[in-house]
Amino acid sequence: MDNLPRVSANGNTGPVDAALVPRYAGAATFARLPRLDQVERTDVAVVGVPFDSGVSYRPGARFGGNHVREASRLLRPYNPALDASPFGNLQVADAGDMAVNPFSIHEAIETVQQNALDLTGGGARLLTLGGDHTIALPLLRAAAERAGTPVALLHFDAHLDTWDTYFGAEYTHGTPFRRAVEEGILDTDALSHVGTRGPLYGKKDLEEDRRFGFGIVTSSDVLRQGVDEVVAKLRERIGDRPLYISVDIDVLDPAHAPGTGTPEAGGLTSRELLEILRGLRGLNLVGADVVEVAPAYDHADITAVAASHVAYDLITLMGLSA
Ligand SMILES: N=C(N)NCCCC(=O)O
Ligand SMILES: [Zn+2]
Ligand SMILES: [Zn+2]
Repeated sequence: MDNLPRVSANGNTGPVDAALVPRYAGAATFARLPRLDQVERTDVAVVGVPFDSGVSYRPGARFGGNHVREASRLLRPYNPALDASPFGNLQVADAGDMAVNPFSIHEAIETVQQNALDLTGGGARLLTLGGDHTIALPLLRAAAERAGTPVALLHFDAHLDTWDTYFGAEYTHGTPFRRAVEEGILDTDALSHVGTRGPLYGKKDLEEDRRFGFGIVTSSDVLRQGVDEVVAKLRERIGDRPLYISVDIDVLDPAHAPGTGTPEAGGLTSRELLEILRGLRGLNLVGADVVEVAPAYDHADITAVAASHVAYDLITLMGLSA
C-alpha cells in the first residue's frame, strides 16, 4: 500500500483523503480508490476496457475509461441520495485496464470474457468502464456463468443494440444483446431497454426486439410517465433475479452527454437517469457497465462527470443489493 492518507471504514481501504492530498494530484484511479494490487480482497472491481473497434460511427470510446477516472476525482465517500457509504460498505478497488486487441474483435471478446471471469473468481462483482457496447456481450457471458443462470438485463441506451449484423459482422456495438439472447445467457422474462429513441432501420427492428423478449421504456415514456412509475414497472419485471445493468451513456441527451459516438436527440437528463438508478435499491445487482464515453467529443467533461456519477451510484447499489 502507498502511504497516502485514505478515508477508510469497516476494514475497507477507501479513497485518498481529498482534505489532505489535493484531489487533482497523482495518477487517477476511479474515485481515488486503491488499485487492485493494493488490497487483499475485493468486493467490487472497477475495470476499464479500452476497446472501440466495434463502432459503426464516431470512434474514440477506447479512451473512455481513463476519461471517466479523471472526472471521478471529485466523488466523495458518502452518497446522500441512497444514504450509504459505498466504499465503506464494500472493498472497492480499481483493476486497471484489460489488454484488449484492437485489431481482432473476436480475440478482444475472448479477452474481456476471460478477464471478467478472472476478476470475479473470488466473488467480486465488476463495474466496467467502456469501451464501446460490443463489450457487453462477453461481460454478460461472464456474469451469467458466475450467476449460474441466465441474468436479467436492464439496458439504458438510445439504441436497441439488438440489430443482427453490420457489413456482415456479428460482433459490433449495435448487436451485443441479440447475440446474448441467441446464446441463452439472458433471462428473456426480464429484459428491458430504457431511454430508447431516434430513427430505426424499419419497424422490423421493434418487432424482432419484442420477439427476443425485450420491454421498452422509451425516452418519451420517462418524460410522460415519470421516474416513479418507470421504476415500479422495472422492479416488477426484474423481481429478485440476478440483474446486470448496462448503461450506454448515449441514453442521455447530447446536452448531458455530448462525448459519445452515436448521439440521438431527445434523451434523458442525467438527473432522470440517476433517479431511476436510485429507485433500484435492494435488487440483486451482479454486475454493471458504463460504456460509449468518447472524450474527443466531450466538452468541459460533461459526459465524463455524468458517467462517473452513474458508476458511483451503480457501485452504491451493489452495496445495497439483496
Ligand atoms: N451506441 C451503440 N451502442 N449502438 C449504436 C448503433 C447505431 C447504428 O449504427 O445504427
Ligand atoms: Zn447507444
Ligand atoms: Zn449501446
